[in-house]
Amino acid sequence: MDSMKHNGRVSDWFPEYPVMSTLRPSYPRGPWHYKDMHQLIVTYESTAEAVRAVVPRPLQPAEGNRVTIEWRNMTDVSGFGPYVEIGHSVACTFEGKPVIYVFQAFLNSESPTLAGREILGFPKRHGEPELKAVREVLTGTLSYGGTQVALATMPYRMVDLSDRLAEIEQELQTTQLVLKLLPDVDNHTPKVAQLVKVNLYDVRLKGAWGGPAELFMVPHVGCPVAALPVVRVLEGRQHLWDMTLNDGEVVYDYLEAERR
Ligand SMILES: CC(=O)CC(=O)O
Repeated sequence: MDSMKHNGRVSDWFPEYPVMSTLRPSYPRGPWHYKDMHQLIVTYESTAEAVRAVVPRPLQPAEGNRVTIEWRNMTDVSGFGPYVEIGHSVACTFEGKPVIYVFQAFLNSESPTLAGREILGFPKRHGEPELKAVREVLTGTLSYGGTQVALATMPYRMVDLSDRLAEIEQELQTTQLVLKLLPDVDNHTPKVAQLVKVNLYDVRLKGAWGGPAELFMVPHVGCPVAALPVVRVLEGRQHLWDMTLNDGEVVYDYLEAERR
């Protein structure tokens, strides 16, 4: 084929790695600096059956079927601007060490959704998450096409955890893993199937608060947050923090393991 005759170097056309669409890339290159992220995290116990259904091998669910759903108000992010994101994760172990496996995420902005999916393999989808103080209650909601599917509430900055900032800052850096899955152009063969560790840099926790929390989720086929049902809520937390995202590391390659 004629088009195969050139030396095939993408860098002949693009000085930096190209991102689709090339005329106006859908996201800027990182690193992306996050300032004053306000986070609401609800940790709950789900059922063993529901947890097992979303955790891929070689990950193992940790004791207690612990699941977290978190709202992040990204108030000031270089390259992306402000947006809101929900991450839904299961506490697991990988090679005997504790990790957090993020199995779904919902965002209200295209650019970080595409960057997260294409580069790191974050399972990001479009949704309408919101996080705001409603009177004295920090209120996280998620709607999908206008239908509310999740509601999390906790008292706004009730129990000050300033004396535990160092410990919680460490906790925030627990290894986060995602499953990057991309099909080949034949729409059949897997092209990428990797467990990816998401690297967090320059983590700085500026405030942390605890307190009781409530969580309600509605079954919805398009937005299956209720697929991991709440058996009981364990903890509510609010964090104010900074961090930088840029890259990840492949910790397990399923296609390579198959070839061995
Ligand atoms: C690049 C990303 O993955 C951004 C995010 O986590 O919102």
